[in-house]
Amino acid sequence: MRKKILAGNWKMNHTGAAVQTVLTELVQTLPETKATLIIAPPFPYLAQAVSLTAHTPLHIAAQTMHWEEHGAFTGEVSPAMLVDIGVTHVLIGHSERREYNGETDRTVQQKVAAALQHGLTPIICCGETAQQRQAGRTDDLLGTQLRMALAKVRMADASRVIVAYEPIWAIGTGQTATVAQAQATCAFLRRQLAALYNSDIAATVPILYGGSMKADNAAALLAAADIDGGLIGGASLQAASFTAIIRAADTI
Ligand SMILES: O=C(CO)COP(=O)(O)O
Repeated sequence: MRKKILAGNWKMNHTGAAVQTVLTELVQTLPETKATLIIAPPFPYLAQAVSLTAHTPLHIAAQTMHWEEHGAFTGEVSPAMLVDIGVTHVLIGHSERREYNGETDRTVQQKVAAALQHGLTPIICCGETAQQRQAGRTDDLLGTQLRMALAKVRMADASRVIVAYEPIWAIGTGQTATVAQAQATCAFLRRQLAALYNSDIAATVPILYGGSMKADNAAALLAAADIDGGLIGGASLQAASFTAIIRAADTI
């Protein structure tokens, strides 16, 4: 069985004092777990988060990055900078970045390649809107998002990525996808990985579900055959709600 991965995306939440409090509490109350644990705080607190979680099972992720090594890109952060401060993972192509910051399948492609080149693990986000799902376009759209994201990733590197399926209509809405919907779409993504590479790689790459995952729905979602973990927004902001999901994952 693939190891479970629980990743908390803090988005634009918490300032320094809260980062300190929540991560300290998380470290102190972390249950014994087989899952891989990741937290993605906002940029200004990444170094603080790396230091607070040193020698613990928690990995620190950035919420985005630029694909270039350095240069005239005001406001951007490069993969080399993230590696330099001890960040190990990076979210790429979150739907909020696509909607508000002009990210496209093309920039996602460049970022995924750059992350791998620098030894960062990309968490490639994909997802559809409610209208796209109603129009029956989900598989078509996600197939394109995944194919574009991986277009520059060679077979030898493909097993180093993490994929996250986040239906846009389920993010921050409390309207979680049903287990059947989430499982069917994650299984579709795995079949796409098999078509793009091979069945061994498809069986290795973790596929996470994200969108209103909470302690009370996590176990059912995480028990599905093709859901290997969660990308968690709101419920990752406090130590107690995140550890409750970790405990739920370990009941499977
Ligand atoms: O977008 C998400 C994580 O990246 C999901 O957010 P919520 O868990 O708050 O719905």
